[in-house]
Amino acid sequence: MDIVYIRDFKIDTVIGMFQWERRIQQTLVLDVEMAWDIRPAAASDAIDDALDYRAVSERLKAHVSSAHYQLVETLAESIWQILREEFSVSWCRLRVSKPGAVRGSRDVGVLIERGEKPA
Ligand SMILES: Nc1nc2c(c(=O)[nH]1)N=C([C@H](O)[C@@H](O)CO)CN2
Repeated sequence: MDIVYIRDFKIDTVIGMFQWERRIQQTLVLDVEMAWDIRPAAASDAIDDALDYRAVSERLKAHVSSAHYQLVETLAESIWQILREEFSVSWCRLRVSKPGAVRGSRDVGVLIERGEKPA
C-alpha cells in the first residue's frame, strides 16, 4: 500500500469545550496519511493521476479554519468525511494534535484510522 501524506500541518481555529476557548483561536496540528496507489501517477507523470496533496491541504485548511467544534473527535471525523467523499480516499490515518492543551504535555489529541486498508 502506498501513502500520500501531509505532516505537521498547523491550522488556527476555534476548538474546545470551555467558554474561554470559544473566544480565541488555537493552533491544531494535523498529520494525515492517505492510502493511494502512486503507480499510475509515476507512470504518467500527470497530477490528474495523483492524490494532489496541495489540493487536499487547501481544502482541509478551509474546513478546519472555519470550523467551531468543541471536540477534536468531531473535527477528526469531519476530516475523514471530506477525504472519503471529495478525494475518494479509501483509508486514512489521521492525528489531530492540540499543543499546550494539557500542562506538562507537548500535545494531546486523537489518532484515528478509517476505511479499508488496500493490500
Ligand atoms: N477526548 C477529548 N478530551 C478533551 C477535549 C477533546 O476535544 N477531546 N477537549 C478538552 C478541552 O477543550 C481542552 O483541550 C482544553 O484544555 C478537554 N478534554
